[in-house]
Amino acid sequence: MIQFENVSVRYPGAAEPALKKLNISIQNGEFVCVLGQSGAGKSTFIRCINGLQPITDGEIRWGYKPLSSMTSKEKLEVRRKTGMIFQHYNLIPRMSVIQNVLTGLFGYKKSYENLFGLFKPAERQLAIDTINQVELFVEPTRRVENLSGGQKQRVAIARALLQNPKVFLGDEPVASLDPGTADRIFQLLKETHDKRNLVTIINVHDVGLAKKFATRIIALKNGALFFDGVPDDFNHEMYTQLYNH
Ligand SMILES: Nc1ncnc2c1ncn2[C@@H]1O[C@H](COP(=O)(O)OP(=O)(O)OP(=O)(O)O)[C@@H](O)[C@H]1O
Repeated sequence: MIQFENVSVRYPGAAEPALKKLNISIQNGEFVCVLGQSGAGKSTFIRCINGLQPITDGEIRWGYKPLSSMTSKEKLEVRRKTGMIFQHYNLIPRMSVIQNVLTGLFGYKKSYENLFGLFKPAERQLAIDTINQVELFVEPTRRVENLSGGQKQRVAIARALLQNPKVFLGDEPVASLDPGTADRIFQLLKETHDKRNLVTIINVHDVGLAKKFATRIIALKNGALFFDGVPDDFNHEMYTQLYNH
């Protein structure tokens, strides 16, 4: 479904490319965890997938269609189909849980509706249902700034789900959470993945989480593909080589 063909990314002025000639094909239903040291290119990889980060060489295809030859309407559709979550949640702190979740619908609305925060009762109900689905048991009118990290990430997941995504991307979504909360968030992501039949691609530092939840591990080292396979094949030797221990 998503294909990287010889994809390289070089940031302006950088001596080395951040991604080097990646050839990767990701199919429907895969739950992929991306591993690698800090600076290995994991974030860049995730952000390329929906065109958030332009590539300098190669091609990324959705289906058979290269991102580079898509019209702006098709690119918008790719963004809509991609739900994203981040390490620092990227919520609007002074707004409530439900207001934050409803921003997931912005890609589907006219700009004046976004500006005036116009949402139909059915959309509000959908937001409430989604808040329940992510098991966030707080008042929807509560401001998000007072929530715990795990609760904030649940708001961010609900917001991403309101887009009705086909692809779910996570850029270190549990890096700021304690191990127990991180595990529960991964559990939620896996359940959501299975229920909604998503493609899920998540960067993670914790190899244990990747091995527990992923159907496939992709590891990057200095921007190049170092490992691509099933979690059982990512053994101790791979681990030491990847992290230079
Ligand atoms: N906007 C940018 N401009 C210039 N260089 C960048 C930019 N973003 C990342 N880089 C560089 O590209 C390389 C890959 O960075 P990237 O953030 O993709 O790695 P990462 O594996 O996600 O690291 P981390 O785990 O620390 O987030 C690094 O050398 C980084 O310094």
